[in-house]
Amino acid sequence: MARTTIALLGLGLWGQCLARLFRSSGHQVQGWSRRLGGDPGDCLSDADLLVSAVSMAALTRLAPRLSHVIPPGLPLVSCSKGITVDTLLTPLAVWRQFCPQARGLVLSGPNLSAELQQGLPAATVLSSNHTALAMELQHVLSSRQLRIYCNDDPRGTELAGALKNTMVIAAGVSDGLGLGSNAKASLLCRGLNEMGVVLGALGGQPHTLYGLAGLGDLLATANSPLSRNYRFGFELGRGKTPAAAEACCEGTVEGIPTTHAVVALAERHGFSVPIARQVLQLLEQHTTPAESVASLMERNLRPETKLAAEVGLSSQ
Ligand SMILES: NC(=O)C1=CN([C@@H]2O[C@H](COP(=O)(O)OP(=O)(O)OC[C@H]3O[C@@H](n4cnc5c(N)ncnc54)[C@H](O)[C@@H]3O)[C@@H](O)[C@H]2O)C=CC1
Ligand SMILES: O=C(CO)COP(=O)(O)O
Repeated sequence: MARTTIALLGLGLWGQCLARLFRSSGHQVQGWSRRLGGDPGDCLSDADLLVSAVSMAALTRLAPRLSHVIPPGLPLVSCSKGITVDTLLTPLAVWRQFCPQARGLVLSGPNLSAELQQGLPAATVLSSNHTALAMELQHVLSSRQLRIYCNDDPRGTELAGALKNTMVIAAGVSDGLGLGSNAKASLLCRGLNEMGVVLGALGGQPHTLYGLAGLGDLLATANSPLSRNYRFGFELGRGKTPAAAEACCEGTVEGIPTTHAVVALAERHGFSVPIARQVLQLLEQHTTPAESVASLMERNLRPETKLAAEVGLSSQ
């Protein structure tokens, strides 16, 4: 395997986990984090590859600082999961805005860092329009612990990873309320459908929804207290305020800003996101978890297959 020098931005839970995985595969990692300080551009010297594992809030501050220091053609693997609240952009779109000279890729999938840090195995997706580059890096970065698949739908892959966080908050609320397995399965199924409406409307490929970055990540995080989005939702369901629920989670809860962004996108484009709207109502304390459940249950009845058609799937 080629030994690669990797510049890694962000040394939170995910960044530290990736650093360990890359180092244990024999790669050299040059990390930067806000806590370490210094110039983020310094870690780029001699780097073959840039990996960004910062939160969305950090990304919007960091990308402009690197606009003139990233060399043309440098592969940039974005690992953040979210949508910016003010500009409604996915992480790769932010990178493209400030650093269009980089060749962008997305890494996303069911990758709870706490499990990977215990040495447990997982799979993930490396997605890019630069398909030859993605296939090359698939071989460079895959290991016995992290099996990497490729696809050519970075837009859908990013949207899937961002949108699932809102649904995972909702799943946590359902469990916090003690609504049982039927309710949770119904919620996740309709949530997957809602993710598909947004993903399809914003240019993602429908089948990406059912891959590792969509259904895969939803299954992992909606059923695990290791997920901060799940834990946040669970505490909301138990009756905590959003601030108190967030305080129970170590690190970033990306689903909070992303839910605001999803509802703003829905308003801009006119698509239906009933679950995201209820999560937003909870975040803004305009409703209680029990009232949110009632609102979802009392919506107008409709055929299931109509929604499949909306996301561009054939209703065979
Ligand atoms: N932890 C996990 O299991 C996974 C997380 N992700 C995604 O990776 C991203 C980072 O997640 P975590 O590392 O878990 O979050 P974290 O909260 O543990 O770390 C966030 C990182 O961003 C940095 N940061 C925050 N604000 C900053 C600012 N204003 N300027 C510069 N740096 C700043 C922090 O110092 C830290 O390095 C998120 O988008 C998350 O959705 C993706 C896959 C797995
Ligand atoms: O996306 C993740 C794992 O795939 C991490 O989930 P949380 O951000 O909810 O902890």
